[in-house]
Amino acid sequence: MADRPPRRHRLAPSILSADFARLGEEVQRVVEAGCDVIHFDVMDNHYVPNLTIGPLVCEAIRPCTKAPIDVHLMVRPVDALVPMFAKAGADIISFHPEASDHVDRTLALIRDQGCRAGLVLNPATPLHHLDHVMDRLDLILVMSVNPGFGGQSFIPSALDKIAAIRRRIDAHTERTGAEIWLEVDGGIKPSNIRAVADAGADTFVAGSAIFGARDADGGYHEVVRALRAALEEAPASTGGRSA
Ligand SMILES: O=C(CO)[C@@H](O)[C@H](O)COP(=O)(O)O
Repeated sequence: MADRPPRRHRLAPSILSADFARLGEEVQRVVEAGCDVIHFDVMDNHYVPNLTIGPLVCEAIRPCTKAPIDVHLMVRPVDALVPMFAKAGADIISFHPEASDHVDRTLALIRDQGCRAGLVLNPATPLHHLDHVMDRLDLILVMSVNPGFGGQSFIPSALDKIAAIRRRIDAHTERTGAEIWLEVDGGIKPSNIRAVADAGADTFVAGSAIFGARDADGGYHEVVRALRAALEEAPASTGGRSA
């Protein structure tokens, strides 16, 4: 079998930690600093105990960047919001299987609306939710914190889960040729991003680590450089995966 090409790593700042008074500028600044994807957290104070932003804000930031907008729906029910976010300019829409009565239908709806479809697994959500829907997926998002808030600590058991999903994705890609992104969200920073990448992730959501550097020396450029430098380190020589 031919060697796989090196995995492309994408940085996805979560705007939950951005300065909302200057959101358009913040989006432009993180993309200029070298980020790839804008991660857009939608919370409904029902599925998760927090309330954030909706399609109106997505529409407002859409003209600020060409980077894909990756909408993470932490809402229940899900379906009514899908066309609204598609119309507002979302490129990717992900949701939690516990929040949809008909997961297959919701995934199909997202693609029908012209977006890429993702499923999100909470720390305690089992992998069997991926059974029977791999053909419908463009992205799998592994939560390494319980959803609802930025600034939490990475849950180390996420690493084994990421590795198990990486094996499933690779087998699926081998069989079908289809690409599925493996994104990880929660508590990611320069000190643990390499372990997350080694476990098999290709897309890294970071909220407080990136936007928290707003006023630091070097600002967003410096934290992006630190995250990329950590990703490019030589692989760890032991099995120790500190996160
Ligand atoms: O969806 C969520 C939390 O529910 C995340 O996207 C957080 O916003 C990530 O923030 P940090 O853990 O990186 O601060």
